[in-house]
Amino acid sequence: MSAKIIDGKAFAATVREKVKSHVTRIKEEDGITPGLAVVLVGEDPASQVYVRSKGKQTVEVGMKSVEHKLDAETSEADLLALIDQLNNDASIHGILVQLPLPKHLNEDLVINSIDPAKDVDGFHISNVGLLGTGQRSMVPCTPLGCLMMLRDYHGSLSGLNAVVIGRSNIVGKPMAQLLLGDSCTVTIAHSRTKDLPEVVRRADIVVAAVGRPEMVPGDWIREGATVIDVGINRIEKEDGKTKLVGDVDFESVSKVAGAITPVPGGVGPMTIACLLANTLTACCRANGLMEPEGLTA
Ligand SMILES: Nc1nc(=O)c2c([nH]1)NC[C@@H]1CN(c3ccc(C(=O)N[C@@H](CCC(=O)O)C(=O)O)cc3)C=[N+]21
Repeated sequence: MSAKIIDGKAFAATVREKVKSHVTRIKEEDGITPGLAVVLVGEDPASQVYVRSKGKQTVEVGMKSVEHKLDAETSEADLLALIDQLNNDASIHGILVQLPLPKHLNEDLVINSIDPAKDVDGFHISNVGLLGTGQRSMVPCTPLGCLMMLRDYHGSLSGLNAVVIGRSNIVGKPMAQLLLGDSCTVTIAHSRTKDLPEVVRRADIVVAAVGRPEMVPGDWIREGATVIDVGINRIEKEDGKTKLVGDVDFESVSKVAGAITPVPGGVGPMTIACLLANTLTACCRANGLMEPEGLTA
């Protein structure tokens, strides 16, 4: 058997189209343009590429895009002052502070200083608590993108066994909450999990989010399972060039899985599309407008 490839790149394009048509409408009917501010501290080249493509896609869907690039030595006070300014700027509906931050900055403190209503990453403790209790919140972009693909492929997720490998605040934990919200039986596995292969073999849905290149082999996967690969790892090939691989060994896993997301072209593009969706959602909520359908959890 050969797995169906879930085309995240194509799916992300449909999400962006939905966002764009909704943005066009609220600009016309309500005279409001959603605005996203991205804050980047330091010069990490990979982050810069990522920030640039976010800015480009933000403009393509008709939203306002603002980038703040601060140097690596920026003080916590200066960063907090910028966030305060963005919190109070009515033309900005979403604020994203690119992580990781340089070590001298307290990440939790910085994230929790963002207005929760503008926290399009969904990392603020208020949003984490709202999601955990099933209340309306901003939902982290990567898990939201994974959920959209899973719902699209399965229809209902109710009663399915889901195993999330990885327990990060950014992906693993919120992913587990979303799957639970859709009535999956959820296991969160991690580096200390006993008999990880056995645990993963029970899964109808596997979400791999550990950040270790190709660590999940095909013989861990139950025949016909759906595999969502969140990993984006740049590795060196034999010829010295680099390539992107996921946390899943695509070659062996795609022989047994029922469906699988590729890397690149799977979860990554969905993450950015969901950032745009979250910015639109935040803008609608801030202005008492109807929220777009199918773009939230
Ligand atoms: N506050 C915060 N929020 C984030 O969401 C966040 C962050 N910080 N820090 C960095 C990571 C990384 N990230 C990616 C999103 C999409 C792709 C993506 O679209 N990747 C393409 C490949 C791009 C390539 O070729 O390099 C793909 O998977 O097809 C990659 C990386 C979001 N992050």
